[in-house]
Amino acid sequence: MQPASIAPKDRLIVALDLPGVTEAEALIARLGDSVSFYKIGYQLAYAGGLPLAQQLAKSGKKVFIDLKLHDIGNTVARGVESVAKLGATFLTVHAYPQTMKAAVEARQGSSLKILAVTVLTSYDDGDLYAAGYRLNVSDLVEARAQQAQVLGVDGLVSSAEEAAALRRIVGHQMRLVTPGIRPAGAATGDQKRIMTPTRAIAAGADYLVVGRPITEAADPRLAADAIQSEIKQAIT
Ligand SMILES: O=C(O)c1cc(=O)[nH]c(=O)n1[C@@H]1O[C@H](COP(=O)(O)O)[C@@H](O)[C@H]1O
Repeated sequence: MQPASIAPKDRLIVALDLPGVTEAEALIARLGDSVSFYKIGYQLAYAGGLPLAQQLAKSGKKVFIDLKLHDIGNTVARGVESVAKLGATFLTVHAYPQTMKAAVEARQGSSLKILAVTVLTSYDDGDLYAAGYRLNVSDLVEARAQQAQVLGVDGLVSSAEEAAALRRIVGHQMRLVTPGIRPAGAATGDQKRIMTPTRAIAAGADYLVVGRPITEAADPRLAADAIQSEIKQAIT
């Protein structure tokens, strides 16, 4: 069961992984009312994307600032306070206890929600091992979800492959945001833990983050509309 409070159209978050504001504005214009939620990550944020975030929020779109913060607590807290002034809906931090605690405390009094990135969707068990972890992906995702829940984090970022297990752990109190979404037949790219929109929604994802399958499509609006139809069908 999905929480009724999320409008179906808001469940698709388009990643504006583009070189600059001009390119982002052109894509947003092309997508029109097909898309209501945009994500601004490293590439665009470091190329003038933060004023665009503010502008988008003012124009009625929802904005996800994906900076995946991770630093000493004080630095994270001050960064969160700055992001909270942009009018964004979501901000990502890495799911480390000190970082999550600082972010949750610093977002008090604002409408910003903190999402904890559990294990990146480009990682598999071998990548975690190479990074020094001795837990597999599902065990680390679940351990981090439990810590995030205890610390009062608003939502989790994980692959949709873990969504069903995460729902069992955190119930419907936390938002589940799933990148690594690939419509059937789409190129995987560097993603390792992927799912189709239909299966992701069925597994319990609240929001689907989609970048290249839309930004690199010959007709981005057609690609976004197709994903929106899949989402609508999957939730009814
Ligand atoms: O935090 C994220 O949004 C994120 C977390 C994660 O584990 N994997 C992941 O792909 N993302 C982001 O989701 C988007 C996925 O883009 P595509 O692979 O092009 O659909 C990118 O902007 C990533 O930065």
